[in-house]
Amino acid sequence: MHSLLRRTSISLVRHSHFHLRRQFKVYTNSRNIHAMGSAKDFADQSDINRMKTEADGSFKRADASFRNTIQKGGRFEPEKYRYHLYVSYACPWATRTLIVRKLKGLEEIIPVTVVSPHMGDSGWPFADVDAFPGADADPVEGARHVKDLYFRAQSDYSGRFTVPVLWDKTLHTIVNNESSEIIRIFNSAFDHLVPPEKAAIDIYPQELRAQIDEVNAWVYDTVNNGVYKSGFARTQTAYEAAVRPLFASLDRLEKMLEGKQYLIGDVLTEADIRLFVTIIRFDPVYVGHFKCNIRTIRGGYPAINKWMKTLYWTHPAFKDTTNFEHIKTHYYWSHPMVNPTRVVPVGPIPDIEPL
Ligand SMILES: N[C@@H](CCC(=O)N[C@@H](CS)C(=O)NCC(=O)O)C(=O)O
Repeated sequence: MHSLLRRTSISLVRHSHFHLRRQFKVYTNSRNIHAMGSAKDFADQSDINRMKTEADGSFKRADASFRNTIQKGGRFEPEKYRYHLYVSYACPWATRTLIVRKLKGLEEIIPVTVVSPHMGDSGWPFADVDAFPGADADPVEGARHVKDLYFRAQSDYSGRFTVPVLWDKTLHTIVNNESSEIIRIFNSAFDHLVPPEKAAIDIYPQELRAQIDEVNAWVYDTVNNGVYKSGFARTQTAYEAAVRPLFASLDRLEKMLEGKQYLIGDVLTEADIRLFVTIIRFDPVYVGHFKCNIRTIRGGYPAINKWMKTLYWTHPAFKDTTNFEHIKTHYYWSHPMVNPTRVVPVGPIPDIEPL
């Protein structure tokens, strides 16, 4: 049944869910989703708790699979309403794309759909499967989980079912699922379709590119991904090999931000955006859940804290795309290998301090 299913359309995928529901007893309520067995399941691909670590217990992030761009004359033309963005508010990588979408005035041109933060054994569910406040049903393809989109795009897809997903409604496929590339697409591909003041915003200016690339490289490895490497480590050695460089990089960032409003030059660049999405989650989640507790941001890094608070409280693109309810619920609920009780801590109070 499954090889047929994987070769056919999303309607069959939906039908098969229905089928599985009757045949194998699928329990669904707003907080808990459990499929009790299936003929062939994709849980090795969709269930983060079944994800394998390396032989030494360290976590290695797999590369994204769909890496197309949007450009005039290409397969994916920059057109109004042709593209759709799927995100989780919980996910730092997806939130990068939400921030840039808002900064560049693309909200009308590229609508967005938000998944539920409860990433379970079938991966990210939409609101018709798990009606969490702020989550949406999929209005485009009628997918019930993000994995349905991946199989719609490529019936033999064998990677992970990650967000963000930039979807093409014309060709019914994924344009790109790598946030660092999606934000560069958003930075320039639609400039002829937005007001001039939005087109003028450039988060990757030519003259700062070398510096931005240099900072992005170590911030990605030790900070953005460093928190995951700490939290998903299965051995003491692998954990310490991640958490110590993470805090060495925070010390370095603290020095870079002393007396400065932005990381590079005196303008907002993608380096700020890429760092912000990790720092805003740090005290509420990474300190506790991922054991990144050598220091907190609010207690140990005054310059980083001020930079974060200024971005959050003065730029709607940062505040309006931050949802602490989704962030905290997602991490503490979705990784029972890290937090088996799924209890979500109450603090810190407040999630972010006033300016
Ligand atoms: N390289 C990707 C990473 C995206 C990613 O790992 N997203 C996570 C959520 S924060 C996800 O969807 N994980 C689901 C899974 O691995 O099953 C990007 O930056 O876009």
